[in-house]
Amino acid sequence: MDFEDDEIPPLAIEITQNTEEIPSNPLNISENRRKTSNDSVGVTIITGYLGSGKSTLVNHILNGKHGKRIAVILNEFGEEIGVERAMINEGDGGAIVEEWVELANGCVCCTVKHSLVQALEQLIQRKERLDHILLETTGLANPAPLASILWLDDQLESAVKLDSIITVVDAKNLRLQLCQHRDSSLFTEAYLQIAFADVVILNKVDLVSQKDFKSVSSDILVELEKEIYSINSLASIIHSVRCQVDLSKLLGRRAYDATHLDHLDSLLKRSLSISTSVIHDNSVRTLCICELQKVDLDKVRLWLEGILWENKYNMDVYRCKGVLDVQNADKLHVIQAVREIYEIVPTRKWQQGENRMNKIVFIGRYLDEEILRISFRACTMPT
Ligand SMILES: Nc1nc2c(ncn2[C@@H]2O[C@H](COP(=O)(O)OP(=O)(O)OP(=O)(O)O)[C@@H](O)[C@H]2O)c(=O)[nH]1
Repeated sequence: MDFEDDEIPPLAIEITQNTEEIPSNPLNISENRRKTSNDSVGVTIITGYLGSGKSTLVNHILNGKHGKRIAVILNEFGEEIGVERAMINEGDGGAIVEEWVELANGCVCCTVKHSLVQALEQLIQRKERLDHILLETTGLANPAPLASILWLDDQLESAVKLDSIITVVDAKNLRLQLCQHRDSSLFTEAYLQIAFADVVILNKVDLVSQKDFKSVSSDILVELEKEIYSINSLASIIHSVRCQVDLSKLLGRRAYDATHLDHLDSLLKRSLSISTSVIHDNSVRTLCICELQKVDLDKVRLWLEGILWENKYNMDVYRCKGVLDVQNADKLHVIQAVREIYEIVPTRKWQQGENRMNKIVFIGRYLDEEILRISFRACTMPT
């Protein structure tokens, strides 16, 4: 499906559901399309509860003066097809909307995985004309499966690369949304969306501040920030009205790029300062473990696979990030996991005088700090 520059792009490409097996490496399209990780197209997942401001954010990005060519993939429920499309304005002179793809039949989960992969492939075929892809989910979507589809190992030389997950939250209604199922075994999507976020846009602050939000440090906003950090202390929080956020804070964050460490270091520092006093707790939270002794990489892999794949300690780990000091390695290793998918990669060399240690942050439910600490210690080398 191709068209000339002077033709009007199609309004939407509807992708029919297909039950075919998805190839194990679905985004590795033909050989001559293979890209190194550096020139893959970044994909930003935009998630957020119903009405929080996702479309407002997409409009803001498309209308920004960045000169980037941006494609948007919308994920909508069947009856809504076209509604969302109508609410998004293509940027004039800024972003160029190359293609619209609406994923029919429900939220992003395994049932639409194939459609998503197809949509991405179509976009990537036109890679020479594309700088970035925005993927707006429905308000009820859990972003984890999407992140898993997009976040592929560097070695796969994927044509697309997960750049970051941005979650838009409604400052006025967040409390209510989080409270809905706080005490039940059900967890709202609002929790999951925050738990998986790299960036949380705390939007609609005009509705909770009495005066100009820039000059007033509202107690409510401070409380909301605490609430968000208590779920995910790795996220960067940005306040906004109508999602008017500097685009440099949104695109090209490379949150999953193992070589992009500055960000991770500061996040780890912050998470260390978060209280982890509650041991057995079913709320979504962040905790961090530290270990000074070098670790055996094979043991760490087995340990992590036990937690993520075999549910060995009955913990629900959504997200995991950290640095490792590996035995017989002069490079710092970075560990990242989204649900059951994980990678451990060597990055830069440890610097002279640097405080070498292992630090791993977990975000999830039923996290038990002691078990994690003790079981991780078993991965260290005997002294
Ligand atoms: N007061 C105020 N209204 C806002 C702000 N941001 C967005 N809105 C309004 O909130 C409503 C919902 O915004 P959308 O961008 O459509 O939200 P959405 O998350 O895409 O909504 P769904 O697709 O229904 O999940 C619209 O009427 C926006 O104009 C804000 O910062 N302040």
